[in-house]
Amino acid sequence: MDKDVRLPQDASRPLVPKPTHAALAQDEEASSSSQSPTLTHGGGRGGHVSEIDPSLLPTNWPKHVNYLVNYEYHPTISASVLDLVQGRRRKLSKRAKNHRTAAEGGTESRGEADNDEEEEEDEEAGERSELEMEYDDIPLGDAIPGYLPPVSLSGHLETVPPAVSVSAMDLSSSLLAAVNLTDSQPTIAFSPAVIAPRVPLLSPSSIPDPSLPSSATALDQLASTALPSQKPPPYEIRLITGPPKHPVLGSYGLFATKNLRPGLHLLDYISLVTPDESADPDSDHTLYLTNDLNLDASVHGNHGRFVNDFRGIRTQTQGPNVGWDLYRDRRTGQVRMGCKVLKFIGKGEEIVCTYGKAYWKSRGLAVGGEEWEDGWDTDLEDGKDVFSDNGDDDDDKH
Ligand SMILES: C[S@@+](CC[C@H](N)C(=O)[O-])C[C@H]1O[C@@H](n2cnc3c(N)ncnc32)[C@H](O)[C@@H]1O
Repeated sequence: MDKDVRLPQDASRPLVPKPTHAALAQDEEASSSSQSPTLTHGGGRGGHVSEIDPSLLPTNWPKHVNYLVNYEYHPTISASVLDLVQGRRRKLSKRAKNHRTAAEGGTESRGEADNDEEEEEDEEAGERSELEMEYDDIPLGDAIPGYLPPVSLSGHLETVPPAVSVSAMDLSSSLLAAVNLTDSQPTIAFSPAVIAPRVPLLSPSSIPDPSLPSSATALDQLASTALPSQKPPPYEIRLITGPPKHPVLGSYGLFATKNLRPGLHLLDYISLVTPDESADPDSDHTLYLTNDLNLDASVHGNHGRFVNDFRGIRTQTQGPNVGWDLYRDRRTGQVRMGCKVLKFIGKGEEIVCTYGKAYWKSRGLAVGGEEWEDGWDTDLEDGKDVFSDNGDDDDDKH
């Protein structure tokens, strides 16, 4: 059986270690002696744009917005599923080779035997092989798990040139702009997709009308505009109408439209990056990014903003079936917040994470009671993380 994947983070606590005083001092020194953050080339697909043309930016973008990270709309494959997909590829190429051998004079019965053997293997792999096939055409090695270096960005936020201090996501493109936190001096990268035709940003008002078939929702339209050649993502937003005990009845959630295997990188949390001072404390859609920065999807976000907390939806033993974690895109070096499947998710199941007890406490919501066992969060209270057996943040590193 598949082994559950364990991730070190939840939405309620820092995703990176707090910087030490020494690191902060070093950082400040670097900041005061350096120029404004460098504009770098996108480095990804389809050419380069090194500078952004402010006239291309929508006029209605909120002025407090600083940067965008997590810019890709489609799922990419993380290193943890690389072997799985490569295994599938090897199998396919073996099959092709067998067919060739048979065609070049091997006996038909031998070819048939090979096929039978392989079909059996396929049956063993069950529906999972369908999923692997599904992802075979996605470039490999594009995403690897990674962590932000423990640096504070607050000094750099103010030094961003005005032309790039406003940014937002655009689901019509696969890439817009991203903070590159992989260097000691953070940089901002822009892609050619900045100049791609625009469609409306996904906002709460564009939440799909549940009375429409899902293929006709605004989100699906956005998805197909974003990457025409891309297959639909293996999840969809649904209005929650049951079971009666579901804690978010009448609200929305994210549901699997295919079986999803542990380790799969499902999607990124696309949102606006907001510094603490302009963060909305009442936002229900904020993930912690660094000591000073938040990912807030209350105004602009993608499917990630619809992932509910597992409490009251799954049992304590079942736990969350996905987790959020930072990873670094190998192609661009950029850091994104990815959602990774922790446990096998069957087609039609709700995709849920843990927000952490602190999230609920800060909202004065019940964290006790029948469905809100305090014990569920004991690990968090102990300073350990909920997914890790030993509190070691390196658990999921590759
Ligand atoms: C990130 S949103 C999740 C998506 C939300 N259902 C929607 O339709 O926008 C977070 C909010 O959803 C609600 N929520 C999510 N999981 C919940 C749970 N297990 N129990 C109660 N409320 C939940 C809470 O209001 C929470 O502040």
